[in-house]
Amino acid sequence: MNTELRIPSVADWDAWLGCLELAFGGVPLTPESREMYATLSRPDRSLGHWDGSECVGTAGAYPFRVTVPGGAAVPAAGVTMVSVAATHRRQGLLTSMMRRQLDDVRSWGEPIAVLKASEPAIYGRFGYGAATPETALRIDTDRVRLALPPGTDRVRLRRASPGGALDACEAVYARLAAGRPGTPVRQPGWEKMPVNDPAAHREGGSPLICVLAERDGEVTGYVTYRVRPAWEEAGPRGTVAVRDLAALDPASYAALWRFLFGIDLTSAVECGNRPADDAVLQLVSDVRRCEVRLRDGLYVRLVDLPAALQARRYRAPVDVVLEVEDAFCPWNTGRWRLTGDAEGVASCRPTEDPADLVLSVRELGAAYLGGVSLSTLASAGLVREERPGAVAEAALAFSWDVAPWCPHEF
Ligand SMILES: CC(=O)SCCNC(=O)CCNC(=O)[C@H](O)C(C)(C)COP(=O)(O)OP(=O)(O)OC[C@H]1O[C@@H](n2cnc3c(N)ncnc32)[C@H](O)[C@@H]1OP(=O)(O)O
Repeated sequence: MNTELRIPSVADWDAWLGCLELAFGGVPLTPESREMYATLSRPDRSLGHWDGSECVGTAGAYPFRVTVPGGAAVPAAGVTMVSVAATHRRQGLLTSMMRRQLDDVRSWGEPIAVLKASEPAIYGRFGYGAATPETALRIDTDRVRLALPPGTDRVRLRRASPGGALDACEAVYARLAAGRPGTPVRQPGWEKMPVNDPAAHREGGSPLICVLAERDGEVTGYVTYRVRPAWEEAGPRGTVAVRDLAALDPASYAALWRFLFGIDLTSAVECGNRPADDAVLQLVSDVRRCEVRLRDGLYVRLVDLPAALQARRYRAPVDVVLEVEDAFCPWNTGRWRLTGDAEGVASCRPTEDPADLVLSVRELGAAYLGGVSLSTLASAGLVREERPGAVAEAALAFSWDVAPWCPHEF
Protein backbone atom coordinates (compact mmCIF):
# COMPACT_ATOMS: atom_id res chain seq x y z
CA MET A 1 0.00 0.00 0.00
CA ASN A 2 1.50 3.28 -1.13
CA THR A 3 0.17 5.96 1.16
CA GLU A 4 1.85 9.12 2.34
CA LEU A 5 1.97 9.90 6.05
CA ARG A 6 2.20 13.61 6.78
CA ILE A 7 1.04 16.47 8.98
CA PRO A 8 -2.20 17.82 7.49
CA SER A 9 -2.31 21.43 6.40
CA VAL A 10 -5.17 23.71 7.43
CA ALA A 11 -6.58 23.25 3.91
CA ASP A 12 -6.67 19.46 4.51
CA TRP A 13 -8.95 19.81 7.56
CA ASP A 14 -12.29 18.97 5.87
CA ALA A 15 -10.92 15.88 4.14
CA TRP A 16 -9.14 14.82 7.33
CA LEU A 17 -12.30 15.19 9.43
CA GLY A 18 -14.30 13.47 6.68
CA CYS A 19 -12.09 10.38 7.00
CA LEU A 20 -12.69 10.36 10.77
CA GLU A 21 -16.46 10.73 10.37
CA LEU A 22 -16.65 7.85 7.91
CA ALA A 23 -14.57 5.54 10.11
CA PHE A 24 -16.98 6.23 12.98
CA GLY A 25 -19.99 5.23 10.90
CA GLY A 26 -20.46 8.14 8.53
CA VAL A 27 -22.88 10.19 10.65
CA PRO A 28 -21.77 13.79 10.13
CA LEU A 29 -20.65 15.70 13.21
CA THR A 30 -23.21 18.26 14.34
CA PRO A 31 -22.32 21.87 13.41
CA GLU A 32 -21.69 22.60 17.14
CA SER A 33 -19.25 19.70 17.49
CA ARG A 34 -17.58 20.50 14.20
CA GLU A 35 -16.97 24.07 15.27
CA MET A 36 -15.69 22.98 18.66
CA TYR A 37 -13.23 20.47 17.18
CA ALA A 38 -12.11 23.02 14.60
CA THR A 39 -11.21 25.36 17.46
CA LEU A 40 -9.55 22.73 19.62
CA SER A 41 -7.75 20.73 16.96
CA ARG A 42 -4.02 21.10 16.51
CA PRO A 43 -3.15 20.28 12.88
CA ASP A 44 0.54 20.71 13.73
CA ARG A 45 0.22 17.81 16.21
CA SER A 46 -1.92 15.68 13.89
CA LEU A 47 -1.14 13.08 11.27
CA GLY A 48 -2.93 12.02 8.11
CA HIS A 49 -2.43 9.13 5.71
CA TRP A 50 -3.08 10.08 2.10
CA ASP A 51 -3.83 7.75 -0.77
CA GLY A 52 -3.48 10.19 -3.66
CA SER A 53 -5.86 13.02 -2.81
CA GLU A 54 -7.93 10.92 -0.40
CA CYS A 55 -7.35 11.05 3.33
CA VAL A 56 -7.44 7.45 4.61
CA GLY A 57 -6.02 7.75 8.11
CA THR A 58 -6.11 10.28 10.96
CA ALA A 59 -4.61 10.72 14.41
CA GLY A 60 -4.25 13.72 16.72
CA ALA A 61 -2.49 14.51 19.99
CA TYR A 62 -3.67 17.38 22.17
CA PRO A 63 -1.17 19.06 24.51
CA PHE A 64 -2.63 18.12 27.89
CA ARG A 65 -1.39 18.03 31.46
CA VAL A 66 -2.61 15.15 33.58
CA THR A 67 -2.54 14.95 37.39
CA VAL A 68 -0.38 12.12 38.73
CA PRO A 69 -0.10 10.77 42.30
CA GLY A 70 1.40 13.52 44.44
CA GLY A 71 -0.39 16.29 42.55
CA ALA A 72 1.98 17.21 39.70
CA ALA A 73 0.33 17.97 36.36
CA VAL A 74 2.50 16.08 33.88
CA PRO A 75 2.66 17.06 30.19
CA ALA A 76 0.76 14.39 28.31
CA ALA A 77 -0.16 13.87 24.68
CA GLY A 78 -3.94 13.39 24.57
CA VAL A 79 -4.22 10.96 21.67
CA THR A 80 -7.49 11.29 19.82
CA MET A 81 -9.37 11.20 16.51
CA VAL A 82 -7.72 7.98 15.43
CA SER A 83 -9.22 6.43 12.31
CA VAL A 84 -8.39 4.40 9.24
CA ALA A 85 -10.69 4.20 6.21
CA ALA A 86 -12.61 0.92 5.94
CA THR A 87 -11.02 0.41 2.51
CA HIS A 88 -7.53 0.58 4.05
CA ARG A 89 -7.95 -1.20 7.38
CA ARG A 90 -5.65 -3.98 8.64
CA GLN A 91 -2.82 -2.95 6.35
CA GLY A 92 -0.69 -1.37 9.04
CA LEU A 93 -1.79 2.28 8.72
CA LEU A 94 -2.66 2.64 12.40
CA THR A 95 0.63 1.00 13.35
CA SER A 96 2.59 3.48 11.25
CA MET A 97 0.69 6.43 12.76
CA MET A 98 1.31 5.15 16.30
CA ARG A 99 5.01 4.72 15.48
CA ARG A 100 5.37 8.27 14.16
CA GLN A 101 3.17 9.76 16.89
CA LEU A 102 5.11 8.22 19.78
CA ASP A 103 8.38 9.44 18.23
CA ASP A 104 6.82 12.91 17.98
CA VAL A 105 5.56 12.82 21.57
CA ARG A 106 9.05 11.91 22.72
CA SER A 107 10.55 14.78 20.73
CA TRP A 108 7.99 17.19 22.29
CA GLY A 109 9.27 16.19 25.73
CA GLU A 110 5.93 14.84 26.96
CA PRO A 111 6.65 11.91 29.30
CA ILE A 112 3.31 10.18 28.82
CA ALA A 113 0.60 9.72 26.21
CA VAL A 114 -3.01 9.10 27.21
CA LEU A 115 -6.16 8.14 25.36
CA LYS A 116 -9.70 6.87 25.68
CA ALA A 117 -10.16 3.88 23.40
CA SER A 118 -13.16 3.16 21.19
CA GLU A 119 -12.39 -0.53 21.77
CA PRO A 120 -10.14 -1.97 24.50
CA ALA A 121 -8.36 -4.39 22.14
CA ILE A 122 -6.66 -1.74 20.00
CA TYR A 123 -3.91 -0.02 21.99
CA GLY A 124 -2.22 -2.57 24.26
CA ARG A 125 0.08 -3.62 21.42
CA PHE A 126 1.41 -0.06 21.35
CA GLY A 127 2.23 -0.10 25.08
CA TYR A 128 -0.91 1.57 26.46
CA GLY A 129 -2.21 0.18 29.77
CA ALA A 130 -5.76 0.68 31.09
CA ALA A 131 -4.99 2.84 34.14
CA THR A 132 -8.25 4.28 35.48
CA PRO A 133 -11.00 1.69 35.91
CA GLU A 134 -14.30 3.58 35.95
CA THR A 135 -17.91 2.63 36.56
CA ALA A 136 -21.20 3.18 34.80
CA LEU A 137 -24.07 3.34 37.32
CA ARG A 138 -27.81 2.87 37.13
CA ILE A 139 -29.59 3.35 40.44
CA ASP A 140 -33.22 2.41 41.09
CA THR A 141 -34.32 5.56 42.86
CA ASP A 142 -37.80 4.17 43.62
CA ARG A 143 -36.24 1.63 45.98
CA VAL A 144 -32.87 3.01 47.06
CA ARG A 145 -32.51 5.64 49.77
CA LEU A 146 -29.52 7.83 50.58
CA ALA A 147 -27.79 8.35 53.92
CA LEU A 148 -27.07 12.06 54.32
CA PRO A 149 -24.05 13.49 56.13
CA PRO A 150 -24.42 16.42 58.58
CA GLY A 151 -24.82 19.75 56.85
CA THR A 152 -26.68 18.44 53.78
CA ASP A 153 -29.76 20.52 54.61
CA ARG A 154 -27.68 23.70 54.72
CA VAL A 155 -26.58 23.32 51.10
CA ARG A 156 -28.51 25.59 48.78
CA LEU A 157 -29.30 24.30 45.30
CA ARG A 158 -29.80 26.66 42.41
CA ARG A 159 -30.59 25.97 38.77
CA ALA A 160 -28.35 27.77 36.30
CA SER A 161 -27.83 27.67 32.57
CA PRO A 162 -24.96 25.29 31.76
CA GLY A 163 -23.22 28.01 29.72
CA GLY A 164 -23.82 30.74 32.29
CA ALA A 165 -22.50 28.63 35.18
CA LEU A 166 -19.38 27.58 33.31
CA ASP A 167 -16.86 29.64 35.29
CA ALA A 168 -18.21 28.46 38.64
CA CYS A 169 -18.24 24.81 37.51
CA GLU A 170 -14.75 25.07 36.06
CA ALA A 171 -13.42 26.45 39.35
CA VAL A 172 -14.76 23.34 41.12
CA TYR A 173 -13.32 21.10 38.41
CA ALA A 174 -9.90 22.74 38.74
CA ARG A 175 -9.77 22.19 42.50
CA LEU A 176 -10.78 18.56 42.16
CA ALA A 177 -8.43 17.89 39.23
CA ALA A 178 -5.43 18.71 41.39
CA GLY A 179 -6.31 15.96 43.87
CA ARG A 180 -7.43 13.20 41.54
CA PRO A 181 -4.75 11.37 39.51
CA GLY A 182 -5.81 10.76 35.93
CA THR A 183 -7.69 14.06 35.61
CA PRO A 184 -6.54 16.37 32.85
CA VAL A 185 -6.10 20.01 33.83
CA ARG A 186 -8.59 21.86 31.65
CA GLN A 187 -6.82 23.60 28.78
CA PRO A 188 -8.21 26.83 27.25
CA GLY A 189 -11.26 26.17 25.10
CA TRP A 190 -11.94 22.72 26.58
CA GLU A 191 -14.42 24.10 29.13
CA LYS A 192 -16.95 24.09 26.28
CA MET A 193 -16.78 20.30 25.90
CA PRO A 194 -18.80 19.38 29.04
CA VAL A 195 -21.64 21.70 28.00
CA ASN A 196 -21.63 20.89 24.30
CA ASP A 197 -25.22 19.71 23.87
CA PRO A 198 -26.29 19.13 20.27
CA ALA A 199 -29.99 18.23 19.98
CA ALA A 200 -29.01 15.18 17.91
CA HIS A 201 -27.23 13.63 20.90
CA ARG A 202 -30.07 13.91 23.42
CA GLU A 203 -31.66 10.51 22.70
CA GLY A 204 -35.15 11.65 23.61
CA GLY A 205 -33.92 13.60 26.62
CA SER A 206 -34.17 17.23 27.63
CA PRO A 207 -31.47 19.79 26.92
CA LEU A 208 -28.69 19.70 29.49
CA ILE A 209 -29.75 21.13 32.88
CA CYS A 210 -27.28 22.47 35.43
CA VAL A 211 -27.81 22.69 39.20
CA LEU A 212 -25.26 24.34 41.47
CA ALA A 213 -24.65 23.54 45.13
CA GLU A 214 -23.78 26.56 47.27
CA ARG A 215 -22.59 26.99 50.84
CA ASP A 216 -22.21 30.42 52.38
CA GLY A 217 -22.67 31.98 48.95
CA GLU A 218 -19.88 29.96 47.32
CA VAL A 219 -20.35 27.34 44.64
CA THR A 220 -19.27 24.03 46.17
CA GLY A 221 -20.53 21.61 43.55
CA TYR A 222 -22.53 21.13 40.39
CA VAL A 223 -24.36 18.57 38.38
CA THR A 224 -25.28 18.58 34.71
CA TYR A 225 -27.93 16.13 33.59
CA ARG A 226 -30.85 15.59 31.29
CA VAL A 227 -34.19 13.90 31.93
CA ARG A 228 -35.47 11.22 29.58
CA PRO A 229 -39.21 11.02 30.26
CA ALA A 230 -40.95 7.65 29.90
CA TRP A 231 -44.47 6.50 30.70
CA GLU A 232 -45.82 3.03 31.43
CA GLU A 233 -49.32 1.71 32.26
CA ALA A 234 -48.49 1.98 35.95
CA GLY A 235 -47.10 5.49 35.77
CA PRO A 236 -44.03 7.53 35.04
CA ARG A 237 -40.65 5.77 34.61
CA GLY A 238 -38.35 8.60 33.55
CA THR A 239 -34.57 8.46 33.82
CA VAL A 240 -32.15 11.12 35.01
CA ALA A 241 -29.01 10.86 32.87
CA VAL A 242 -26.07 12.54 34.60
CA ARG A 243 -23.23 13.93 32.56
CA ASP A 244 -21.02 15.49 35.25
CA LEU A 245 -21.30 15.67 39.02
CA ALA A 246 -18.61 17.20 41.19
CA ALA A 247 -18.50 18.55 44.73
CA LEU A 248 -15.90 19.97 47.09
CA ASP A 249 -17.34 18.57 50.33
CA PRO A 250 -19.50 15.64 51.49
CA ALA A 251 -22.59 17.75 52.26
CA SER A 252 -22.64 19.36 48.80
CA TYR A 253 -22.04 15.99 47.20
CA ALA A 254 -24.92 14.35 49.09
CA ALA A 255 -27.23 17.32 48.44
CA LEU A 256 -26.70 16.98 44.69
CA TRP A 257 -27.37 13.24 44.78
CA ARG A 258 -30.48 13.74 46.94
CA PHE A 259 -31.74 16.24 44.42
CA LEU A 260 -31.22 13.79 41.54
CA PHE A 261 -32.99 11.01 43.45
CA GLY A 262 -36.01 13.25 44.03
CA ILE A 263 -36.72 14.53 40.52
CA ASP A 264 -40.41 14.03 39.86
CA LEU A 265 -41.63 11.46 37.33
CA THR A 266 -38.30 9.60 37.31
CA SER A 267 -37.34 6.26 38.83
CA ALA A 268 -33.66 5.84 37.94
CA VAL A 269 -30.43 7.81 37.85
CA GLU A 270 -27.83 6.81 35.28
CA CYS A 271 -24.20 7.95 35.09
CA GLY A 272 -21.97 6.83 32.25
CA ASN A 273 -18.63 7.59 33.89
CA ARG A 274 -17.96 7.68 37.62
CA PRO A 275 -14.75 6.93 39.54
CA ALA A 276 -14.20 3.38 40.80
CA ASP A 277 -14.30 4.70 44.39
CA ASP A 278 -17.40 6.89 43.95
CA ALA A 279 -18.69 7.73 47.44
CA VAL A 280 -22.34 7.42 46.39
CA LEU A 281 -22.05 3.66 46.73
CA GLN A 282 -21.35 4.20 50.43
CA LEU A 283 -24.48 6.35 50.82
CA VAL A 284 -27.03 4.07 49.17
CA SER A 285 -29.34 1.91 51.28
CA ASP A 286 -29.30 -1.02 48.84
CA VAL A 287 -26.26 -1.54 46.68
CA ARG A 288 -27.90 -4.54 45.00
CA ARG A 289 -30.35 -2.18 43.35
CA CYS A 290 -27.49 -0.19 41.91
CA GLU A 291 -26.22 -1.64 38.66
CA VAL A 292 -22.47 -1.04 38.62
CA ARG A 293 -20.63 -1.80 35.45
CA LEU A 294 -16.84 -1.76 35.42
CA ARG A 295 -15.22 -0.24 32.34
CA ASP A 296 -11.81 0.79 31.11
CA GLY A 297 -11.18 4.53 31.34
CA LEU A 298 -7.95 6.35 30.55
CA TYR A 299 -5.10 4.42 28.93
CA VAL A 300 -1.57 5.51 29.84
CA ARG A 301 1.58 5.00 27.79
CA LEU A 302 4.93 5.83 29.37
CA VAL A 303 6.86 7.51 26.57
CA ASP A 304 9.84 8.72 28.59
CA LEU A 305 9.87 6.08 31.31
CA PRO A 306 12.31 7.66 33.79
CA ALA A 307 10.76 11.15 33.45
CA ALA A 308 7.28 9.69 34.00
CA LEU A 309 8.25 7.64 37.05
CA GLN A 310 10.12 10.60 38.55
CA ALA A 311 7.13 12.92 38.10
CA ARG A 312 4.88 11.08 40.56
CA ARG A 313 5.16 10.47 44.30
CA TYR A 314 5.06 7.07 45.98
CA ARG A 315 2.81 6.17 48.86
CA ALA A 316 5.55 4.36 50.77
CA PRO A 317 9.34 4.31 50.44
CA VAL A 318 10.40 2.16 47.51
CA ASP A 319 13.71 0.94 46.13
CA VAL A 320 13.22 -1.57 43.32
CA VAL A 321 14.90 -2.57 40.09
CA LEU A 322 12.32 -2.83 37.31
CA GLU A 323 13.23 -4.81 34.23
CA VAL A 324 11.00 -3.33 31.56
CA GLU A 325 10.29 -4.71 28.14
CA ASP A 326 9.11 -2.17 25.54
CA ALA A 327 9.18 -3.52 21.99
CA PHE A 328 7.44 -0.47 20.46
CA CYS A 329 9.56 2.21 22.18
CA PRO A 330 12.85 0.34 22.72
CA TRP A 331 14.51 3.32 24.45
CA ASN A 332 12.50 2.32 27.54
CA THR A 333 13.68 -1.30 27.49
CA GLY A 334 16.15 -2.24 30.22
CA ARG A 335 16.66 -2.30 33.96
CA TRP A 336 15.73 0.80 35.94
CA ARG A 337 16.31 1.46 39.64
CA LEU A 338 13.37 3.36 41.07
CA THR A 339 13.63 5.00 44.48
CA GLY A 340 11.06 7.34 45.97
CA ASP A 341 8.59 8.07 48.72
CA ALA A 342 5.59 10.26 49.51
CA GLU A 343 7.43 13.57 49.86
CA GLY A 344 10.74 13.83 48.04
CA VAL A 345 11.62 13.72 44.36
CA ALA A 346 11.81 10.17 43.04
CA SER A 347 14.80 8.89 41.10
CA CYS A 348 14.72 6.47 38.18
CA ARG A 349 18.05 5.55 36.60
CA PRO A 350 19.41 2.79 34.38
CA THR A 351 21.18 0.07 36.35
CA GLU A 352 23.12 -3.15 35.84
CA ASP A 353 21.79 -4.55 39.13
CA PRO A 354 19.65 -7.68 38.99
CA ALA A 355 15.92 -7.21 38.47
CA ASP A 356 13.43 -7.27 41.33
CA LEU A 357 10.38 -7.17 39.05
CA VAL A 358 10.04 -8.01 35.36
CA LEU A 359 7.16 -6.44 33.44
CA SER A 360 6.20 -4.79 30.18
CA VAL A 361 5.68 -1.07 29.70
CA ARG A 362 1.97 -1.74 29.27
CA GLU A 363 1.67 -3.08 32.83
CA LEU A 364 3.70 -0.15 34.13
CA GLY A 365 1.29 2.22 32.33
CA ALA A 366 -1.69 0.45 33.93
CA ALA A 367 -0.13 0.77 37.42
CA TYR A 368 1.24 4.30 36.93
CA LEU A 369 -1.69 6.29 38.36
CA GLY A 370 -2.26 3.95 41.31
CA GLY A 371 -5.53 2.47 40.03
CA VAL A 372 -4.31 -1.02 39.10
CA SER A 373 -2.27 -2.90 41.69
CA LEU A 374 1.05 -4.45 40.74
CA SER A 375 0.00 -7.33 43.04
CA THR A 376 -3.08 -7.93 40.91
CA LEU A 377 -0.97 -7.81 37.77
CA ALA A 378 1.46 -10.28 39.37
CA SER A 379 -1.44 -12.59 40.24
CA ALA A 380 -2.44 -12.45 36.60
CA GLY A 381 1.09 -13.50 35.62
CA LEU A 382 1.79 -10.12 34.02
CA VAL A 383 4.47 -9.06 36.52
CA ARG A 384 7.23 -11.50 37.56
CA GLU A 385 8.82 -11.23 40.98
CA GLU A 386 12.57 -11.96 41.06
CA ARG A 387 13.21 -10.81 44.65
CA PRO A 388 10.80 -12.09 47.32
CA GLY A 389 8.75 -9.22 48.72
CA ALA A 390 9.39 -6.90 45.79
CA VAL A 391 5.80 -7.10 44.48
CA ALA A 392 4.33 -6.16 47.87
CA GLU A 393 6.81 -3.31 48.30
CA ALA A 394 6.24 -1.88 44.83
CA ALA A 395 2.46 -2.43 44.91
CA LEU A 396 2.14 -0.40 48.11
CA ALA A 397 4.40 2.36 46.78
CA PHE A 398 2.50 2.68 43.47
CA SER A 399 -0.94 2.68 45.15
CA TRP A 400 -2.71 5.93 46.04
CA ASP A 401 -5.43 7.01 48.47
CA VAL A 402 -7.94 8.04 45.80
CA ALA A 403 -8.70 6.05 42.70
CA PRO A 404 -7.49 7.70 39.50
CA TRP A 405 -10.24 8.92 37.22
CA CYS A 406 -10.66 10.80 33.97
CA PRO A 407 -13.93 12.76 33.89
CA HIS A 408 -12.72 14.73 30.85
CA GLU A 409 -13.83 13.74 27.35
CA PHE A 410 -11.51 14.16 24.40
C1 LIG B 1 -8.05 7.31 20.81
C2 LIG B 1 -9.05 7.11 19.72
O1 LIG B 1 -9.21 7.93 18.88
S1 LIG B 1 -9.90 5.63 19.70
C3 LIG B 1 -10.66 5.54 18.09
C4 LIG B 1 -10.13 4.43 17.26
N1 LIG B 1 -10.86 4.46 15.98
C5 LIG B 1 -11.94 3.70 15.69
O2 LIG B 1 -12.39 2.87 16.49
C6 LIG B 1 -12.61 3.96 14.36
C7 LIG B 1 -12.91 2.66 13.61
N2 LIG B 1 -11.73 1.81 13.42
C8 LIG B 1 -10.67 2.19 12.67
O3 LIG B 1 -10.61 3.30 12.17
C9 LIG B 1 -9.53 1.20 12.46
O4 LIG B 1 -10.07 -0.09 12.42
C10 LIG B 1 -8.43 1.23 13.55
C11 LIG B 1 -7.86 2.64 13.63
C12 LIG B 1 -8.99 0.87 14.93
C13 LIG B 1 -7.35 0.23 13.20
O5 LIG B 1 -6.64 0.67 12.06
P1 LIG B 1 -5.80 -0.36 11.10
O6 LIG B 1 -5.01 0.47 10.16
O7 LIG B 1 -6.73 -1.35 10.56
O8 LIG B 1 -4.83 -1.03 12.15
P2 LIG B 1 -3.47 -1.82 11.78
O9 LIG B 1 -3.62 -2.44 10.43
O10 LIG B 1 -2.29 -0.95 11.97
O11 LIG B 1 -3.55 -2.94 12.90
C14 LIG B 1 -2.53 -3.17 13.82
C15 LIG B 1 -2.92 -4.36 14.66
O12 LIG B 1 -4.03 -4.01 15.48
C16 LIG B 1 -5.09 -4.94 15.31
N3 LIG B 1 -6.33 -4.20 15.39
C17 LIG B 1 -6.63 -3.08 14.73
N4 LIG B 1 -7.86 -2.66 15.06
C18 LIG B 1 -8.34 -3.53 15.96
C19 LIG B 1 -9.57 -3.64 16.66
N5 LIG B 1 -10.55 -2.75 16.52
N6 LIG B 1 -9.72 -4.69 17.52
C20 LIG B 1 -8.73 -5.60 17.68
N7 LIG B 1 -7.54 -5.54 17.03
C21 LIG B 1 -7.36 -4.52 16.17
C22 LIG B 1 -4.85 -5.51 13.91
O13 LIG B 1 -5.48 -6.76 13.76
C23 LIG B 1 -3.36 -5.58 13.86
O14 LIG B 1 -2.95 -6.73 14.58
P3 LIG B 1 -1.62 -7.53 14.20
O15 LIG B 1 -0.48 -6.55 14.36
O16 LIG B 1 -1.58 -8.65 15.18
O17 LIG B 1 -1.81 -7.95 12.78
